[in-house]
Amino acid sequence: MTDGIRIALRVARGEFRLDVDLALPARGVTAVFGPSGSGKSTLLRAIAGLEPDAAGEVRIGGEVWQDAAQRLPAHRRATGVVFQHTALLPHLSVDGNLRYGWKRAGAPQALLDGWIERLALVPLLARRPDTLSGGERQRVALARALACDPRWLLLDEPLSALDGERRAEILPYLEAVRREAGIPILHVTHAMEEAARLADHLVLMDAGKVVAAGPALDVLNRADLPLALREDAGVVLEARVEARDAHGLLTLHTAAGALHAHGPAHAPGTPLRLRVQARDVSLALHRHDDSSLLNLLPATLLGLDPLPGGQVQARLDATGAPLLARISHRSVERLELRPGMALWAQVKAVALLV
Ligand SMILES: Nc1ncnc2c1ncn2[C@@H]1O[C@H](COP(=O)(O)OP(=O)(O)OP(=O)(O)O)[C@@H](O)[C@H]1O
Repeated sequence: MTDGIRIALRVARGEFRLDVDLALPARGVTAVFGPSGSGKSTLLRAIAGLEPDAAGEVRIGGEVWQDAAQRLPAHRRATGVVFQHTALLPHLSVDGNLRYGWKRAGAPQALLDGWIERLALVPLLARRPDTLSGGERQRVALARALACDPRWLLLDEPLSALDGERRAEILPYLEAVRREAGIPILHVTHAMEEAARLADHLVLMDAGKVVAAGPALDVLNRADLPLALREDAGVVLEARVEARDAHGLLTLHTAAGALHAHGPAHAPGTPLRLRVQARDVSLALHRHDDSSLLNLLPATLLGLDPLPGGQVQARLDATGAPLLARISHRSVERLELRPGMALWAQVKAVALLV
């Protein structure tokens, strides 16, 4: 394989063992998602050459960064790394910080200028790092990494030090990076919304091992993974904006049928991702047009999984799209639900992700 990425790495640290073997596409965003302590950062650091004891193999395209015969040091691996708290040089301006690494990398001026422009840094160039907000600092860190012409961008929880509002502000910039960097991006996160919004490919980790890997929506929508047991379990659907009314209500086309959600002024035709959480879906035997709910989807019940605490998670097929619904045990008995039944899924809330 010369055009993809291969990572086969082992790290032993006290009780903890990282042991992964992955083949990834050398394009788009691969999100590495998993609970705290599952080894996400250790994996990223081992790829970057920052874990001295990591054994195994790292190849990107035709380049070998590590195998049984050789192990390139961190500075010879063409990675751009952005951490949760990226250290900028305090005595230099934003411009000085950007030029520092860029000069050493010998990258073209146009590359530096392009990222300053795209990440809207022109008004900040003369400022010192200690006068920047957390989000502005991360934008500088992204530009600094990308201006050095990396082969692979590695992001270690780049948003987790930011509050919700700042995170929402920086997400469009990450999307611009994803569209325009032309290099693969590894994005470590423990935030479901981030993985669901940004990932093309998803690696799910637990206790140092890969639990699942594949196209993001396939992994996110699998009902047999620990994700389906989380409080915020749900599905992610591809959608396209069909219309927006005078009150800002969007009509969205999805494989499951038309869904409505409030959202910003997206032009008709805009592709979006939606997240429908299981706790926002209820089930009915008949179509109720007398309800305030706008989102009613025909669905077939595939199975019922008991959850701790007396709840049941229903797995549904909504005309080809997956859907999960969290209902009470009593509702299962009252409606006499069994696999194969035709039902109506009532969707209370739909979150727009893009
Ligand atoms: N510097 C260190 N020294 C000793 N143990 C460490 C060190 N850093 C991490 N660990 C341990 O290694 C394991 C993996 O940690 P790692 O930071 O890779 O997980 P993570 O999935 O990135 O977690 P988080 O989401 O909390 O950042 C954990 O058991 C952690 O306690």
